[in-house]
Amino acid sequence: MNPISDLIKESRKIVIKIGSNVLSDDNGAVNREVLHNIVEQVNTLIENHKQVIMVSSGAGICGVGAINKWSRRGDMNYKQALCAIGQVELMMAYKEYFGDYGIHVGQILLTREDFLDPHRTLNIRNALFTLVDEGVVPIINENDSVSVDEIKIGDNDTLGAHTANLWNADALIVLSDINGVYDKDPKAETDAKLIEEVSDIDRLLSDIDIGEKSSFGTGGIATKIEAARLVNKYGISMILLNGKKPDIIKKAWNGEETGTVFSGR
Ligand SMILES: Nc1ncnc2c1ncn2[C@@H]1O[C@H](COP(=O)(O)OP(=O)(O)O)[C@@H](O)[C@H]1O
Ligand SMILES: N[C@@H](CCC(=O)OP(=O)(O)O)C(=O)O
Repeated sequence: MNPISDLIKESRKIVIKIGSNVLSDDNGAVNREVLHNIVEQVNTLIENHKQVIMVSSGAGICGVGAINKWSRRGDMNYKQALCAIGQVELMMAYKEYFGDYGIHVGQILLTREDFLDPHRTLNIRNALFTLVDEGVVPIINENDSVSVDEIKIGDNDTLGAHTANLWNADALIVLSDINGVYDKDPKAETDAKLIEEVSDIDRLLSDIDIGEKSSFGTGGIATKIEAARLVNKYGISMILLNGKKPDIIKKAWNGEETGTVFSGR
């Protein structure tokens, strides 16, 4: 028995959230090799009669890579401007690679307020269901140019969880630059051990040490664990995998690679 492989096999509706570090290279540009490989895997999922919604980070860092300036300007207005630029870079890459498989993509940008308002929530659901029913892959990000401070979701792990709950997904797959949750930060401690299955999140939090987030990441491992809590509450399981490893979803599906699964059942 392999819980990650079994979960992917059984899941028809899958939300895939991709972190900034996965999607960008060291210079902040779109990591085309990685993105191309992820799109190819999503196409394989679709060919196997699964439906996929993507939640993609990376607008901010890809904005830095695109114009090669302002990267040190921490002011919110500059961050917003970089996200506006980088979002276009990302969507162009998604459109190109999905286009190779004859698949259209649709961009949806959301804020926290959208999930608090029942009318907006219904509108999001209707748009998402229609896109998926028509064979289009929705690509969601936070609407970074309008969502500052009080209306900010803050991190795309939470956005991925809200999306999975709203769509009533069977699984949320989070692709980060790490193999899964460890008992301590694996980038700082060489003897850190991977935790493959989590059924009690409070116990996990009392057992592990949480270190720094990665250079371009927003929430770190803590927001991934909280995203798991959010979806588990609705009976949805979450899988954390290393999105930088080629064919990671296909390999996890075949039982050749592992990660951390937070069981929602
Ligand atoms: N106990 C831990 N287990 C796994 N990762 C951890 C842990 N503590 C800290 N981290 C760090 O969290 C980072 C992932 O979060 P983040 O930088 O926000 O990534 P992303 O851009 O994919 O959202 C990893 O690169 C890792 O170094
Ligand atoms: N909306 C932001 C992403 C914020 C975010 O949560 O990033 P990450 O921690 O890498 O998932 C952007 O596209 O840059």
